[in-house]
Amino acid sequence: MNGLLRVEEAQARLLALRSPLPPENIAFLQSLGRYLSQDVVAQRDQPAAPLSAMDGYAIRFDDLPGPWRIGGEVAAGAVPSAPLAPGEAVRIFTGALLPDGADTVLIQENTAAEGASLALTGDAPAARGANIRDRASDFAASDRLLAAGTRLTPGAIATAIMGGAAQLAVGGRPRVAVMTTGDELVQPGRALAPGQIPDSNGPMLAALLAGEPAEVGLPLHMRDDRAMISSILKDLARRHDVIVTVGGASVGDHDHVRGALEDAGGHVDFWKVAMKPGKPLIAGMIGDALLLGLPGNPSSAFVTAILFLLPLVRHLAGARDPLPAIRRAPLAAPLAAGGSRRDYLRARVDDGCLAPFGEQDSGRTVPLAEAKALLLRETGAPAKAAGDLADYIDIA
Ligand SMILES: Nc1nc2c(c(=O)[nH]1)N[C@H]1C(S)=C(S)[C@@H](COP(=O)(O)OP(=O)(O)OC[C@H]3O[C@@H](n4cnc5c(N)ncnc54)[C@H](O)[C@@H]3O)O[C@H]1N2
Ligand code: MOO
Repeated sequence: MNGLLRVEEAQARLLALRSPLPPENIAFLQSLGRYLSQDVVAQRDQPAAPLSAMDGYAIRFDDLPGPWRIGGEVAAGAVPSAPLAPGEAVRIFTGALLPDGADTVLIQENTAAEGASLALTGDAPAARGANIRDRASDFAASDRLLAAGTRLTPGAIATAIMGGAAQLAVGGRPRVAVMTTGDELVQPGRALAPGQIPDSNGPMLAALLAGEPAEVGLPLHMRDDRAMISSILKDLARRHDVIVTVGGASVGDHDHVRGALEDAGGHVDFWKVAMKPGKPLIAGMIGDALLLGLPGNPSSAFVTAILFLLPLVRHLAGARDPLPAIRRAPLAAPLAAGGSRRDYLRARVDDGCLAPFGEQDSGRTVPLAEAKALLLRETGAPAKAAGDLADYIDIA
């Protein structure tokens, strides 16, 4: 197909260029966003014994509707001193161990205590076991709680800790250098001479990477000078796992990234992918470092970062599923037929329906601020009607 690599093939080739980084053990408070390098297996039952789920009184269900004689108290962290006798209620609190013989908890709002006597004043519990968390009802020892390659979310961290882990084994954090190229680029906020524009792609890529388990340097900027780019690539390759360049990826006389990579002793693995935007994407190696050369147009840089840069970083960091998830939703309006490359149309999501912007020029930045989805349109796809389902990537 027109000599361009399919997106899936390009993604597979890119990830195959380097294996994930070696794992390391880290403390829980450093683990957010990292990828587990081993399954987390429960070392204990949770709860380890039946617990009260409410503040109230532990009783025998068969003693309903009461009244009861109050015989002592169990707080969370304490061990009941004796089994529950028939006709007896024990004051109990949320998270406290149930005394032997108790099988139901009355919530205190439904009771009245007077001295050592307890009466039911509200609704009786519907069934034996009410307001009790059974042993191992959360998980049992040897359950697999989290699979290797899972991204550690706050909830996953809590689960690993409750399972008895003391620390976590996770994939390493790739060191990433971001380099923009172009004589026209000026640092954000600086005065512009005729022909110049602010360098928005560097900070945009740094922001995209900010949520990833990566060590990302401040974006560097290089002029369109092949020798200079080559020399900096050589230097960056010694200290980084990934070098991501942006701009200078196409065929113009001032597009130097491929040439500079080769001058620096590296090689191009592939160049040009059947996608729009993003066609002139470059992937290669220099020493042990991967080079990903993103096209300079703002939308092209953004879309290729979502489809290639983030998956690459996640792969190196040990992710099981590093590629963006493809979802499906109805179209808000008709969609014209596809062309010779797969489109990733910047789109809004209105009431759950995909609404691609009419203007898809890859040089525009405003749609990047407004887009919530990248709508996929296959090469040569027939036109679709409003309401037809379409694939998309969530970028909200
Ligand atoms: N004759 C052809 N010309 C072009 C082709 C082609 O196949 N034949 N491909 C076009 C496509 S598609 C793309 S995408 C662009 C990509 O080109 P480059 O990667 O070489 O990017 P530049 O030329 O350096 O820049 C393109 C555009 O983006 C602006 N830019 C670049 N860097 C930044 C930045 N850091 N922040 C903000 N804006 C940036 C730059 O000023 C240009 O306007 O090539 C087409 N041409
Ligand atoms: O492949 Mo380019 O990114 O369409 O402008």
